[in-house]
Amino acid sequence: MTHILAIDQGTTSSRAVIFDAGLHPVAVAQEEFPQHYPFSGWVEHDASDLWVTVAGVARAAVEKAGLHAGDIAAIGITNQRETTLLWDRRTGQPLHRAIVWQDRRTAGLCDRLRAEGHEPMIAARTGLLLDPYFSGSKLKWLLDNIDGARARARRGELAFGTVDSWLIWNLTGGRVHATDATNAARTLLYNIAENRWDAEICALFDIPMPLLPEVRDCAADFGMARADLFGREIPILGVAGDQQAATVGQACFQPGMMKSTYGTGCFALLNTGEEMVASKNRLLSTIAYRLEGRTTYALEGSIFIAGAVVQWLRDGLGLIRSAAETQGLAEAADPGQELVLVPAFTGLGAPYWRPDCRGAVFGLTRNSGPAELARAALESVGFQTRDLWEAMRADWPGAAAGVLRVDGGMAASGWTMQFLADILGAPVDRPRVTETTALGAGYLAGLQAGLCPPPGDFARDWALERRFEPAMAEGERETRYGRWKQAVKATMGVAG
Ligand SMILES: Nc1ncnc2c1ncn2[C@@H]1O[C@H](COP(=O)(O)OP(=O)(O)O)[C@@H](O)[C@H]1O
Ligand SMILES: O=P(O)(O)OC[C@H](O)CO
Repeated sequence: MTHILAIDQGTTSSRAVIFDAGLHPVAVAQEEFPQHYPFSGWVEHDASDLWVTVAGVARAAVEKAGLHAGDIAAIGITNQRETTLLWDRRTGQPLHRAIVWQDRRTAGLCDRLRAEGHEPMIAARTGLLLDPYFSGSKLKWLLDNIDGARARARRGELAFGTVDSWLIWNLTGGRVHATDATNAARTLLYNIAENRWDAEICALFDIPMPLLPEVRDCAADFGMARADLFGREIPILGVAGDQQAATVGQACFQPGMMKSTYGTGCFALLNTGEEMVASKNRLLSTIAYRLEGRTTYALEGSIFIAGAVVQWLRDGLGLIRSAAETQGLAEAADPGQELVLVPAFTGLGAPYWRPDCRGAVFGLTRNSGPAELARAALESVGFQTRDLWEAMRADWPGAAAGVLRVDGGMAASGWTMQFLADILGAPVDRPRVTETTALGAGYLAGLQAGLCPPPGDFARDWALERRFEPAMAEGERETRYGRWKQAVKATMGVAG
């Protein structure tokens, strides 16, 4: 048994990657699935789509690698976080579509609880804020809106889970209802300081505790995947939310190390070691990973729109046919124009947390065209990261000496990564393996299986593909960042 199967269930697609024992990827399979937008601000996934695409890509990846189930030592799972599912324990049937992390339907409920003064208590225990992003208010919505669900939940007939739990349940044929500490940490119901579900917060949301999964370490025994799926049972030995898995895959094991993943959104995590740092700048405190019962914490900045701004140029405006074309456009843009694009398409995440904001472009002239707009779009990703970088350095002195490790689809854009280094005034490191999310999940499973070395040795194998050094003059950097801050302020002003 020489290989590991890593499952990466993301927001727009499910992927499976087979790694060999040296953690080199040998086969990949990927499948997209439909997004459902029943009302403005609502985003749902069909629970069965999540499971069926995962089962499909997992089998396809094993086949592509020319392997059999007998060659797979372990399965690792990583997933889009916060997305909320509720199902019947007896039949395994979901009671509703999954409510996706981007869904804003519970904004009013969060506002009410904030006005009632509950946020400081919730932030101190969960590390999170009262925002519709997290699972707690989504689960309350399901229990409030599905006939009889709360009574059934009290009787222990129903199960709640984030996507990892849903996949574990299905992989094990309903034998295991579990999650890992990093996914639990995104629910708004889990006390990350004491590592337990929080009865008082559950009561506040009127969430019956028999619904909740058992919380395990990231490298642990999550049960056996059914024999009929792969031809023989395979143990599930690693689980982590996708941003935490990327933190592991980037080998950010030392306090002060930071990674930023540029996919649809951007999620930056700074390892703060065994210290749970309470942010004074509206970042999140979260669990980076829990190994052998020991929790490592992180500060997290979550930005909702990063690569999605490039998708908008392509699908919304029709300015480009492929994401890679933005590079040529940005290079050709008129240096004399100073467009600033605030991509608050679904509100602003960290550190502003303004679900009511919408996007804006500043500085348009008669000569502004696709090239200037594309450059502003790419730059918006750098500016938003600088906001997080500033907040992290203000929150925690250990963050001061930073290098940023980057990954995700948009890290392929050399222009964007150079601008990022310029606007941060710090080096940006892009690793050779950019499949860091799957790599992290694969490593956790391999660690538990005894195939992979301890974190220190794994970290030594992390290899740099390219370092982007800052080349912008200090004065220009600060002038440009100042204009961004003004643009964000004006955008928030328009919203309210
Ligand atoms: N060369 C590129 N330049 C700019 N953006 C890119 C480039 N390649 C991919 N992207 C962006 O990266 C995103 C895809 O990254 P990925 O990590 O697959 O995202 P996710 O996991 O969120 O679906 C897309 O939003 C795409 O627009
Ligand atoms: O599926 P992704 O890569 O867009 O990641 C989603 C995040 O986990 C949401 O918190």
